Amino acid sequence: MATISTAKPLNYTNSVFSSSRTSLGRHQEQVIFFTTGKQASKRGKASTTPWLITCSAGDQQTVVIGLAADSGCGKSTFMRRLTSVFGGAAKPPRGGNPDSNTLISDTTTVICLDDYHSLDRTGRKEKGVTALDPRANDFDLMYEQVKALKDGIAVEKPIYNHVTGLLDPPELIKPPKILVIEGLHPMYDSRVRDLLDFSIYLDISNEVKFAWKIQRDMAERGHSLESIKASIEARKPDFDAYIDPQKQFADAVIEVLPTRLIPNDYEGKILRVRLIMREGIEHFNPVYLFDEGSTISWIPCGRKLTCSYPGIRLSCGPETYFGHEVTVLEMDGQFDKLDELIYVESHLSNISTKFYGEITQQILEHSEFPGSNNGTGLFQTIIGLKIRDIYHQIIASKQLSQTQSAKA
Ligand SMILES: Nc1ncnc2c1ncn2[C@@H]1O[C@H](COP(=O)(O)OP(=O)(O)OP(=O)(O)O)[C@@H](O)[C@H]1O
Ligand SMILES: O=C(CO)[C@H](O)[C@H](O)COP(=O)(O)O
Repeated sequence: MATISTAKPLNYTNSVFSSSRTSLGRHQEQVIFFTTGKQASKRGKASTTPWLITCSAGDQQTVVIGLAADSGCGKSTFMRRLTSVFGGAAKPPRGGNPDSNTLISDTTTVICLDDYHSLDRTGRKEKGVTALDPRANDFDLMYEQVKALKDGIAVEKPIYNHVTGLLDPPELIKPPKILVIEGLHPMYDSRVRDLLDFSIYLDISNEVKFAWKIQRDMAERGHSLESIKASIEARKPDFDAYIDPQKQFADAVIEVLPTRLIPNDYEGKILRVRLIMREGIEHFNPVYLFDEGSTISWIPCGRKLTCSYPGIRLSCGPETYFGHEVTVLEMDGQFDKLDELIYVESHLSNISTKFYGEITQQILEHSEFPGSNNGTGLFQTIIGLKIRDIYHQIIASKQLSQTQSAKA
């Protein structure tokens, strides 16, 4: 792992970073030199404090995962499920900024791409742009820093403070085993996209997004129905232009729609969830139901699975998505008894579990997380297991190639 030998104190707010880095080999000492950029600080002064990190890159391989979704679409819940698959809880950096958006566990570091907002709340208001607009984000720095972490080099990443709406002084991020970059734009910039070993898009339909927003922002945060509607409407053009198109690049998409089991259901409580898995991705074999490649429709309710109205319907089969071949696993409805999920789990293949019933165990362990009784919880857990599997495969293939080159 990279070691930090020098770091100057940082005393700026609201900065844009530019960087230059020597391109030395992986085992040599590496020097990263970042200078703060031209943008004026909150007090109107341009900050130019330079800082230097000297690192020696180690042998650790950092696997990079991208998770894209709009705000309030279940990223945090998904991250909690993912971290749990690797064991241990994710916490903010110890002793750091209490408003940090980063979560660190033994294996994973999750960084929130909101930290690469180049315009703070006031700046966006002045320029009349939303946070979804690429002009409000620093993709050069995002690329430089994700690349550095992937190369085993620590970085000083800025922090966007959601409490104050300002850019806070940066925090040190060391290269983890698994780096998850989550937020609005992990697949927007092709340079960042190319760094991803696996990518996921959470595609929440407008109806469901609205229902979740009402549940959270009205019940928990005291917002009015009108203000929730207005905020969704205000974001929509930029969401459609810059966020939604990223799903075409994702290796897996979790699509969340209203149920089809109840005609004209607008409540958004029963969900139809589709796990769209791209074929031909290295280290990733799509999950299937009963028979690989066949189109299957299954109503598992009966002797082994308790279903109250409107029941559960699963289906699976090949489809085309943005011109790619995919396998789609779909679940409509919800479980009455969570432990009976084992019945469904035992009919799925390629789920990358380490033992029989691991999915059911994970869901039961976190039954309080939203979506544990429907396809969102099931598919998020499956993708968590897949990411663990991808990580182990990447490490194994790296070790194999090292052994082979040592022998040659
Ligand atoms: N699978 C789910 N089923 C039902 N409700 C859900 C589900 N996932 C998320 N929600 C609802 O959406 C809200 C936001 O979820 P979460 O905090 O995971 O999203 P987020 O994308 O991290 O949000 P933000 O970016 O705003 O922090 C939750 O409080 C919950 O009300
Ligand atoms: O879309 C978002 C991602 O979470 C936020 O709206 C964006 O980061 C701006 O944050 P804030 O509203 O706290 O200024």
